[in-house]
Amino acid sequence: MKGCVLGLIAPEESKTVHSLPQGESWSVHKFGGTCVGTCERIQNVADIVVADPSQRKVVVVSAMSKVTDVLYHLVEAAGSRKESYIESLNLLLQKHKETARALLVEGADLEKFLAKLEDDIRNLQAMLRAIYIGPVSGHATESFTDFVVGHGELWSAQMLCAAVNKRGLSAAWMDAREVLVVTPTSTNQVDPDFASSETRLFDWYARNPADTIIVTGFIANTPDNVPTTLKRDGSDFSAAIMGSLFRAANVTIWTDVDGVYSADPRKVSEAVVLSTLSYQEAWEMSYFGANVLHPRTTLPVMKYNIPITIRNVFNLSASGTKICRTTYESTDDEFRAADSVVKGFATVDNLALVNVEGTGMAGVPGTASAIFEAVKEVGANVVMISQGSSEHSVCFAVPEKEVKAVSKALEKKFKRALDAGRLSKIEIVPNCSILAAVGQKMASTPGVSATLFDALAKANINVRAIAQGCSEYNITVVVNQDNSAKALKAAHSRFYLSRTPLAVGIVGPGLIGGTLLDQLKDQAGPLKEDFNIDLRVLGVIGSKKMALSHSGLNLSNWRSTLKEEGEEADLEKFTAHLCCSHPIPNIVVVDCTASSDVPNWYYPWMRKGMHIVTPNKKANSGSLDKYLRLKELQRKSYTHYFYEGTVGAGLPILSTLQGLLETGDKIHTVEGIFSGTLSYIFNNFHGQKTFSEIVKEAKAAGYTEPDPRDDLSGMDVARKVIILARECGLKLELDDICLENLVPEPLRGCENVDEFMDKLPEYDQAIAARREQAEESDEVLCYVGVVDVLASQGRVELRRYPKSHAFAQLSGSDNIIAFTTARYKKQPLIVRGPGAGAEVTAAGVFSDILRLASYLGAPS
Ligand SMILES: NC(=O)C1=CN([C@@H]2O[C@H](COP(=O)(O)OP(=O)(O)OC[C@H]3O[C@@H](n4cnc5c(N)ncnc54)[C@H](OP(=O)(O)O)[C@@H]3O)[C@@H](O)[C@H]2O)C=CC1
Ligand SMILES: N[C@@H](CC=O)C(=O)O
Ligand code: NA
Repeated sequence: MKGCVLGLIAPEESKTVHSLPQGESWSVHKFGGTCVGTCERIQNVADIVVADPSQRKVVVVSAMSKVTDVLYHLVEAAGSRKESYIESLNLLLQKHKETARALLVEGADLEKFLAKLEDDIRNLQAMLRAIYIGPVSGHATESFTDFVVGHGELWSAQMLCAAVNKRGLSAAWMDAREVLVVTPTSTNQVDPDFASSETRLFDWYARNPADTIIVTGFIANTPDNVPTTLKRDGSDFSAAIMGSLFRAANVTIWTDVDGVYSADPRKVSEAVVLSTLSYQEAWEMSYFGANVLHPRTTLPVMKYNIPITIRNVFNLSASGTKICRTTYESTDDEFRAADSVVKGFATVDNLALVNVEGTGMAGVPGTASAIFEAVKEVGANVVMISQGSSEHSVCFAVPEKEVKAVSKALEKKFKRALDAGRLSKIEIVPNCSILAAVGQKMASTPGVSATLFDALAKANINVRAIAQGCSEYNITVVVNQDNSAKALKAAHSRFYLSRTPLAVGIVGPGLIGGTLLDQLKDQAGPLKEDFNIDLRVLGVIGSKKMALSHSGLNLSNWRSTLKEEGEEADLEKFTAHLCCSHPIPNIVVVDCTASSDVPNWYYPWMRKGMHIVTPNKKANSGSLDKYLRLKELQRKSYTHYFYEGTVGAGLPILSTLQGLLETGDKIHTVEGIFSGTLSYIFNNFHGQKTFSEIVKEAKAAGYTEPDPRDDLSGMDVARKVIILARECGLKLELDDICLENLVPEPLRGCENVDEFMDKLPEYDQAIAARREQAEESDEVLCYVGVVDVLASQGRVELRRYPKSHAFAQLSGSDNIIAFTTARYKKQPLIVRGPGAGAEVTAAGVFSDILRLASYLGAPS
């Protein structure tokens, strides 16, 4: 600093060299306060400066972290006659002394800096003392404050300059007040005076012709040479102005993050660093709180198309985010395609919507102006506006804390219109958030808003209001604040990562549920990597215990976690956990029980927007009334309900039937062998083994229901017949199905499965006799189910078929299902294959989960 006249820092007398060196261009770097917060960090910065291969460099530096705040504070303290300013000044002296000594160790540069530092501190002390004892407290003028607070940059620039010189790179430091001329505006901002600044820069350079220049950020002079600052984000602005004055090839803003993220990484863990942003996109993102430059910071460099790169000083391997002229005009298709349509998503919380409605508004010029005049009068900031072209309502968002005043002002202003009924209401919708999608390429890409709204709808999020300007850089939707995090996550995952996260809750980790969990464990990685589906099991609940996790259970040891660390099973707590304890937008509950009680939970789950997948037949084969209510609720709640596993296990029976119906075919009959257990039994009942022995085998193979009497009674087949019949539109109850019960009468009341299995051999003879009778006619026994759609009937019976019949050709647990339809009349459509067993059933359930993921937007 040349001369320490309070408030006046005059440039040196003008000399006559008036340009910068031509040829090699300059690169500009800016390091913020945290980057130079300690001696080690200043060393690191010096290393980065030296390592930059550019021939000429300008390095703009902020004050060491917190120093500017302390300087503001001590001016305020002195002005309020608090002696603490002396202590604060002393601490600053010590901090900079210690840093300089650690940085420079010894030598002339160190001595020179320390002498200058002590001189500055003495000067400041004298000036602050004058304020302290002044006749009027709070006496410090704005220019005095600006003069004092600029010292942080003066000291850090000198220290960095000495550190760079120490590394053998010759550098000069610049007090930006000698060069930068800015004019304060009425809105507490400043406008750079580029012409005067350029003249002063040429003069300065004539006196300091260095290839590396360390410049103080944040501070400048007014045209009258009064010290001032560049206000908020001042050092970034300094760097951009320097970039423009030096006609730099690039400006790098060094900070402590890897770049600009596609969403706040604290809210969206999968957020990615964007490699490029256009200047306009950067403006939009910065408004929504992303860690981007303030819009005015980009203006000086935009003029010369100078790119700004945001990089992490602590992670040099990250290449950062480059903010530059739009790439979308590029003719290179690949380059255009590589850029994401939506660059980023952000939410702004704590807003309220104001809705002014009434028939008297339509076609009346000045209504909108009167509304916003009232809002302006109470100093509220309008965050978004939306008005339908019918002009019957104007809706806008303001910060929640300002809405009361806005509503009062509007009611006052429009009292007459309200009394006369020209306005019907001024409605306040509290607890709102804005979700904004930002991306310049949205303008030329059809379907962006459709995809955004689809993602929100699939996450069961209601949109309250919408705004999109015709520049299309930004689509803004207003949602309930409780859905803010979920909306951000849903939108981000749909567009950005194309990764569909799905929170999974498993009810009933028995044979099927347990096998499913094991399959999920093996497949979760490939699904994530290859198909972008991120399945996280956040809860497993059995009849006694449950295990919950916020981020996903470790599926390698879920059994021991449940056994050793599981808490008492509580479906209410399980539901609350799945629904609300994480930000994953889509939730599926997989009911792998055989329980009739668990399906009662399907209603509250659907109401909460949770999807359901199940192999449990109880819900769809229970009372018709409950079934119809469930189906209606499912449609109304926009949830998905998949139950392919309920008929034919993993075989595509229901999806085939649905496909036939949806394409307009008319079903005549669906008949076949629907029981894996009964199929296995009769496929192996040739006389060598007894009936009870084969039942035992079927149970051990995992084909039977938890209670094999459900199979032998024909009830399991009857349930499947009912499920298929209802799918075909028949309004049948389970009682409408006649069935032949193969459970010997005396065993129907056995207390438990073990007792039943123990006593079953006593009845082997009776069924063996039936088999022998069939055998005598060269026939076999088959337990079949029939849905006769034309007759509106369902039947379940043990029939005899010739050995040549297709039903007599089965093996293992095969099911065979024949669809006779208007189109498949001569030859039925047949689906055949294993219709029971843990692996195939779990795989069928798994495939329903993936179908859900695909409906929710996962790539198919
Ligand atoms: N086996 C197969 O081939 C096929 C089976 N299915 C269906 O799959 C379902 C599961 O069969 P499977 O795995 O063999 O049966 P399991 O008996 O092996 O497993 C049932 C599970 O449900 C749990 N459970 C029972 N009641 C409740 C409750 N109220 N709340 C929470 N959990 C409960 C049990 O917990 P706990 O152990 O703690 O009591 C157990 O973990 C059945 O609906 C069946 O019809 C469908 C197609 C084929
Ligand atoms: N127990 C059932 C299993 C499938 O639903 C059967 O045997 O088919
Ligand atoms: Na199936």
